[in-house]
Amino acid sequence: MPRIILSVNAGSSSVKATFYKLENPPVAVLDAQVSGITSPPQTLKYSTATSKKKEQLKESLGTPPDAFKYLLRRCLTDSDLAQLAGMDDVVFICHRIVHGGDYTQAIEINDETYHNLKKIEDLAPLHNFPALEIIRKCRQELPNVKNIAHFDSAFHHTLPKHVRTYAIDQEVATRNKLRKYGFHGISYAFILRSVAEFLGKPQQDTNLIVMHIGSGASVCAIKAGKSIDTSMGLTPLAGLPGATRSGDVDPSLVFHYTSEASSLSPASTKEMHISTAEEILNKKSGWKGLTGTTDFSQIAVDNPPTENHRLAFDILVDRICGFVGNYFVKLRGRVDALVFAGGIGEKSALLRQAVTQECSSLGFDLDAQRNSHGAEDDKPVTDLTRDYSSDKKEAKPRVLICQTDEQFQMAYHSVNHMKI
Ligand SMILES: Nc1ncnc2c1ncn2[C@@H]1O[C@H](COP(=O)(O)OP(=O)(O)O)[C@@H](O)[C@H]1O
Ligand SMILES: CC(=O)OP(=O)(O)O
Ligand SMILES: [Mg+2]
Repeated sequence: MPRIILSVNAGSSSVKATFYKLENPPVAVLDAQVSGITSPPQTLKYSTATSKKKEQLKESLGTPPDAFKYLLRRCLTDSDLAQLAGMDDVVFICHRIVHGGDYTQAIEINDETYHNLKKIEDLAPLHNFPALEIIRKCRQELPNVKNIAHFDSAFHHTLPKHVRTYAIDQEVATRNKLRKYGFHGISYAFILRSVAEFLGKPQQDTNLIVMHIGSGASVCAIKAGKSIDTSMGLTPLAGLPGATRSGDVDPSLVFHYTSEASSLSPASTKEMHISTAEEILNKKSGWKGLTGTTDFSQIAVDNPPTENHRLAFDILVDRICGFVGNYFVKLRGRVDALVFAGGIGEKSALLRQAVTQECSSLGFDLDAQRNSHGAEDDKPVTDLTRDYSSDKKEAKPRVLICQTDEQFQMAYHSVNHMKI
């Protein structure tokens, strides 16, 4: 039996688990995901080299740890996987942890590192709490398997000081670790590697503006292969609106929204402390607050069902373009490519078209046909730039889709950069 890596990605609306053969690069043998955790019906997608399944779940999985437990049970009873491997063959498990605090690279989980992560859990209670619960269960039930934590925030450890610092009392900022961290970094690392390879450039010579637009959405400016700015902040709430998140608002809005905003929310437990304001801005805003749905494919349509659906689309395009303009200036106009990624960025031709059109004064130029065709199967990068085959293509920044893969990036990083 081969040795196996399991990669777990607990996102805000989905849990994705992929089993890889421990090779370099790792080879996927089974991929399973539960999506719609925030907005039933929940669906299970399931693929191996020989089969693909998609089904609506009858039972409702309330939290990411429930979804993980369910996925594991389904995977281990899968006949395709059973032929390939069993849980005994799993050598280590990679976990996506959104907030890594001051950690600048992936770490192995032991009592000490687990405890350190628990201490900063309140900085991202909605993301880190379920991910750490999954780690706790894995350590308890699979004591012989190594757990490796990969951090979304680690990619952004290169943010310059003036970018990562908030204009507040620095004594309080330092004591409470209040600064911009940035997230979606595992995805940005995958995208940087894939796009640099596609462009035939070393990563350290590559400048990109990348949009990871999924249930949580962010933009990142990459200069010479390093993150120099990103739209999320202390927590994944800052920047762009998302499925249930407001994105940037005037911080004073919290004091005017409801009189209970600063008290602990009823969802708060002994382990997870969140205020009503955090809950409203993280879980009841964004597309859900505007339209009632968290499914952007119902919003990004030619004829939206309501004015608020149209408004939600226009708001997202407006906020994305604000960051693209900002980062274009920070990169001094030297941008190799504008990259769309994440569930929405990869699948919505309408969003790509609207953003590129609004930003056309910066030289981004989309081929309408390529755009409506979308991402090419089995290729991480698809070029959507107009005049793709003309001599002028070198002069223009490319417009690309990158089918990002956080589970693969974690497995790849572990195999190449960690002693395992
Ligand atoms: N064809 C589509 N057009 C627009 N949005 C889509 C489409 N297909 C999926 N989406 C949206 O992608 C989002 C999920 O993206 P994903 O990156 O997988 O999320 P996450 O990892 O944050 O759970 C959902 O809001 C979903 O509605
Ligand atoms: C950081 C973040 O928002 O992650 P996700 O989009 O998976 O919720
Ligand atoms: Mg995600």
